[in-house]
Parts: sequence; structure tokens; C-alpha cells
Amino acid sequence: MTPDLLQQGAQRVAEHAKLVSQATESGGRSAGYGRVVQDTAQVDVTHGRILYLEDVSVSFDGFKAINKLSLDIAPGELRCIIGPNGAGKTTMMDIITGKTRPDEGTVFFGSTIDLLRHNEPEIAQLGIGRKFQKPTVFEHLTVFENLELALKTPKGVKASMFFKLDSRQSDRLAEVLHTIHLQDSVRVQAGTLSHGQKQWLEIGMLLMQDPKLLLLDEPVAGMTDHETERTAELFLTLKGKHSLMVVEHDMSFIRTISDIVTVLCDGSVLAQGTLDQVQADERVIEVYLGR
Ligand SMILES: Nc1ncnc2c1ncn2[C@@H]1O[C@H](COP(=O)(O)OP(=O)(O)OP(=O)(O)O)[C@@H](O)[C@H]1O
Repeated sequence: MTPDLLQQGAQRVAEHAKLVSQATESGGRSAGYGRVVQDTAQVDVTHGRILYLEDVSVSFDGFKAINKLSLDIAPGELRCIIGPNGAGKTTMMDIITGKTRPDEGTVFFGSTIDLLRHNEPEIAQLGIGRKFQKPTVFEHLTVFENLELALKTPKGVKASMFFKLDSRQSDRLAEVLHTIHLQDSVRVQAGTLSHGQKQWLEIGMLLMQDPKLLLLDEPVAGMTDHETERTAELFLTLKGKHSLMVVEHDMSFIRTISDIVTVLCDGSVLAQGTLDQVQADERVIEVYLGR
């Protein structure tokens, strides 16, 4: 980890603390938004790690899908994960997000939050957002409505109907629209967007909740070359403000966005380093790149 990343992480925590104090002052509806921010502000990254897995294993019917997996991610880092089919990439994300319980091992968010003590909704609330491969936006709603919906914290239909964005949330929505390059499509029905635009909208919906860590599974699969380039720009914008774990098979995309690449194989880390380093590793060539 570089000193830059440490500094970015510390700065992010300070920004969150400021937001929390502002949200508490404004109260009312913003208290819902503040509650989410407060949860994420509690992530202790002073040890330079936002995510930490050690000796994690899980078996399905006797088959070890994850085998003594250890890895950590620094605050603000954009980590790329590659590996052959069946390497355990999805299972690793399932474990981090609470969808799958490991048989053994340690999974920490920051240095104090034991993720194995939390369920899926709690982990999302703590500030870990996940994007699956296929876009899941609300096709009959507009881009604006999709983003607005991502913020709706009040429970129940009636509360949801009368939910209105406060000025902080409106600003956030405008900022997210700009980040995902959809400001010109704000009133467009999501169902009419291109595949790439739908993916960006779904990422925008996650960003509305200001996650500390984003897990993205094959984000550019099915995208045009132009959309892939725009997605690389988007991820480079998010890096530093959020921590990202990106699982992807598209090597030219990985080359554009990556600092450190982790290669998974048979449920554990086979190699780690720059893309050039891992691509030159004989073991990696054998199991994956040279297939
Ligand atoms: N619920 C399950 N029950 C049984 N086996 C499973 C289950 N989930 C995953 N596996 C097995 O665990 C191994 C790892 O699967 P996983 O989906 O995590 O790999 P992956 O690296 O994401 O692969 P891909 O690149 O194809 O998506 C595979 O052999 C898979 O068949």
C-alpha cells in the first residue's frame, strides 16, 4: 500500500465525520441519510486496510471452493481480481457480502468490524455495495427516479410515497448523475437505455448510498468498446473516494484501470502484482492466461 492510499483513506474518514455532524444538525429526513453515513464513518482504516481476509475456507459438498484465502485491500484502492472459471471469485464476494458463510477464517471491514457477525442487509448498511454482472435497474422508472429510489430509507409504501429529497440529497443526486455520465438522460426511462448506460445507472444507485467499498462483478461484460472506455474513466474517478474490488476477464480494461491485480485459482491467491508482473508469472500463464 502506498502512503497516498493511506492518506486518501484518512481524508475520507474525516470527510465522513464532517458529513455526519452536518446531517445530525439538519435532522428530519436527512437523519435517514446521516444514519447510513454514520455507519460507514465508523470503519476504522487507521491500520491501512479497509478489507481483510485471512485463511478463509468454504466447502460445498466436500469441494473446497475457497481454500485458506488471505488478502487485504487498502482504503481508496482499486483492486482487480482475475482468475479462471471456478477460481472462487464470486464465492469470495458472496462471503464478503454475507451471502455465504465460510467454514473458517477471518473477514474484517476495517480493523474493528467482523463481517462474519453481520447478515447481508447489515453489511450493505455498513457501506459495502455490490454490483452483480447483469444490470438490475427499474426499467419503467426514469434515471432520476431510479437514483431517488436508491436513497429511500423510510419504510413502508406510504412513507415512501411522501419521501422527498432534501437539498443535500439533491446535490448528491446531481453529483452522481454527472459521475455516471447520465445527466442528459435524467428524464429517460431506464428501460430505453443502452446496456452500458444501465450498468452505469446501477453503479449510480450504489453511489447514492455512499459506499466505502464497492464490489463489481464483470462490469464491462457485453459493453461496446466506447462504453468500456467510459467505464474505465468512471472507475478511475471513483478510485480514492471509494475502495473498489473489480472482478473482470477483459484484460485491456484491467490494463487501463489496475494498480494491483490479484490472481485467484482453486480458491486462493496464486499471484499478485502489476498486470505485467502477473502476466509474466509462469503459474498464471499455465492456469489462466495461456489457456
Ligand atoms: N452453492 C454452491 N454449491 C456447490 N458448488 C458451488 C457453489 N457455489 C460455487 N460452487 C463451486 O465453487 C467453485 C467456485 O465457483 P465461483 O462461482 O466462485 O467461481 P468464479 O471464479 O466466480 O468463476 P466464474 O469466472 O466462472 O464466474 C466452482 O467450482 C463452483 O462450481
